[in-house]
Amino acid sequence: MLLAIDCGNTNTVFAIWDGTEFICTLRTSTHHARTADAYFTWYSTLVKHYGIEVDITDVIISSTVPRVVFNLRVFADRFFGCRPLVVGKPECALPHEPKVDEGTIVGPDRLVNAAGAFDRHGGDLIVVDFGTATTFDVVSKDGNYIGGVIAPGVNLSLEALHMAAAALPHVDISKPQNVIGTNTVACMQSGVFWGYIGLVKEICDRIKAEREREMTVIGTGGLAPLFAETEELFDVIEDDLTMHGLTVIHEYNKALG
Ligand SMILES: Nc1ncnc2c1ncn2[C@@H]1O[C@H](COP(=O)(O)OP(=O)(O)O)[C@@H](O)[C@H]1O
Ligand SMILES: CC(C)(COP(=O)(O)O)[C@@H](O)C(=O)NCCC(=O)O
Ligand SMILES: [K+]
Repeated sequence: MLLAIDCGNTNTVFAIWDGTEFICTLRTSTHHARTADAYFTWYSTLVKHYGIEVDITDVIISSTVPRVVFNLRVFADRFFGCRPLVVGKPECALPHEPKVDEGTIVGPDRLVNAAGAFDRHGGDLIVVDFGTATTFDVVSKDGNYIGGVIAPGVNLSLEALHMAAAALPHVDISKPQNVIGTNTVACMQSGVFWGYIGLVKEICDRIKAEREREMTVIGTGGLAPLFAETEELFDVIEDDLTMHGLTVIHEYNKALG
């Protein structure tokens, strides 16, 4: 079985792939100081709690936080006796090489999204991923990641208002009924919610215009459904896209031998 690990700037997700489906998905917050032993304590407690039979033989890691990779490598080696594949490292081949400016280190999560999305949908794609940052990953007809857009994440935007302005409270995102807020919280939610609807629409339209073609827009990350409720921003929403991409890259490397 494959243990796929997607480590974002906010959350780290472990998913166990039995070759056909994900039998278990576990989520914890990302901390660079978490040790291999601490990962295992958390992981084994939950696996036991769910009562699943697990036999991990392979581990693949995508991490937007370079400092956590060391402890995750030790975790894989110590508890599963395997050398993990780490996306973005030379030993991890990609089905399609990114076509970006020389010296650019593309976030591994974006390369993984591109691989997962191309496997499912073929080319000419825009993947919109709502994480700590909101990223737009553009995938060419041939499957190459060719660039994209990085915008401040939804929660980050709300948090920035709270941090910078003494009178603005901590607010969670939700869809406001109206655009005109009649209290502080509603005003903040309106700014971020409707601002984001506009941001996603405008960026996707401009990407399509720049590429001079129609493209399939895929929404992923926990907040994609919230934004899709109101407007048809996405052709499809797939919450397991990053995990699927990890299985695709793992398979590709296995086939290479
Ligand atoms: N379903 C959801 N509803 C509300 N907030 C969410 C949901 N999923 C994720 N978030 C929030 O979105 C932000 C990014 O989460 P996540 O996708 O885990 O980011 P990353 O991959 O960068 O770690 C976090 O602040 C998280 O709390
Ligand atoms: C843009 C990101 C911060 C998004 O990370 P996330 O929101 O998933 O934690 C990450 O992909 C990253 O650090 N990228 C490096 C720069 C680049 O992709 O061009
Ligand atoms: K992400």
